[in-house]
Amino acid sequence: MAYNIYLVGMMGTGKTTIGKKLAEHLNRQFIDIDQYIVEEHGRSISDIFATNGEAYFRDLETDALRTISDKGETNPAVVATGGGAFERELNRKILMDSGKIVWLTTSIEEIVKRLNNDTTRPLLQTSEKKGKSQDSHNNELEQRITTLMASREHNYRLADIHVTTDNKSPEDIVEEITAKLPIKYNNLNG
Ligand SMILES: Nc1ncnc2c1ncn2[C@@H]1O[C@H](COP(=O)(O)OP(=O)(O)OP(=O)(O)O)[C@@H](O)[C@H]1O
Ligand SMILES: O=C(O)C1=C[C@@H](O)[C@@H](O)[C@H](O)C1
Ligand SMILES: [Mg+2]
Repeated sequence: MAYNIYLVGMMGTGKTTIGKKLAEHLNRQFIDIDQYIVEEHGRSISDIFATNGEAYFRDLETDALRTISDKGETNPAVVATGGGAFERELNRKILMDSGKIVWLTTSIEEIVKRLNNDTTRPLLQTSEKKGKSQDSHNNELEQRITTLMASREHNYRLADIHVTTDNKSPEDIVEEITAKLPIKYNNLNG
């Protein structure tokens, strides 16, 4: 019996991008937890953070992970989690008990390049953006990502599989993940 494949890692490491391609490749359903929350509640993540706060978002995230992990046994999926989803001990238990965890990493410099114009990730919006230079915004972004990564890395390291993404195409990354997954995760009938 095959279970879910979960992608974890910092914002901008490609969990959503790679997850979609990995699901196609393995002929599995794809679920993005951020997108699931947005659709379930009919609100953007930015709105949930701004109106109800991060702690409330984290509770919705745990609820979503629980629901998706329960479905994994009968309908195994590739699941892209949000960047902070692996922080709560309960979330880690839910994921570890229901599938394999793949940790994607990307250098901080590359994450800044990928996300310096993003407006949808509340933890990366800086006051610098308004009125200040792009350089100043990028510096602030780099500091935020460095601090977040330092506080999260010890949890990400608990993942089953680690794949770096700098200078690799999504197709190469998908291939590397499938090569590292146990055979039963590559073959739903296995
Ligand atoms: N291997 C890659 N090479 C170049 N660009 C990439 C790669 N993977 C993802 N990207 C780009 O980086 C940006 C962020 O990717 P994505 O949204 O998949 O990250 P994420 O890990 O899902 O982030 P979050 O945790 O915020 O949901 C997108 O613009 C995407 O096109
Ligand atoms: O790294 C994080 O904490 C987040 C990442 C995004 O995927 C979203 O889940 C949200 O913006 C928070
Ligand atoms: Mg994503």
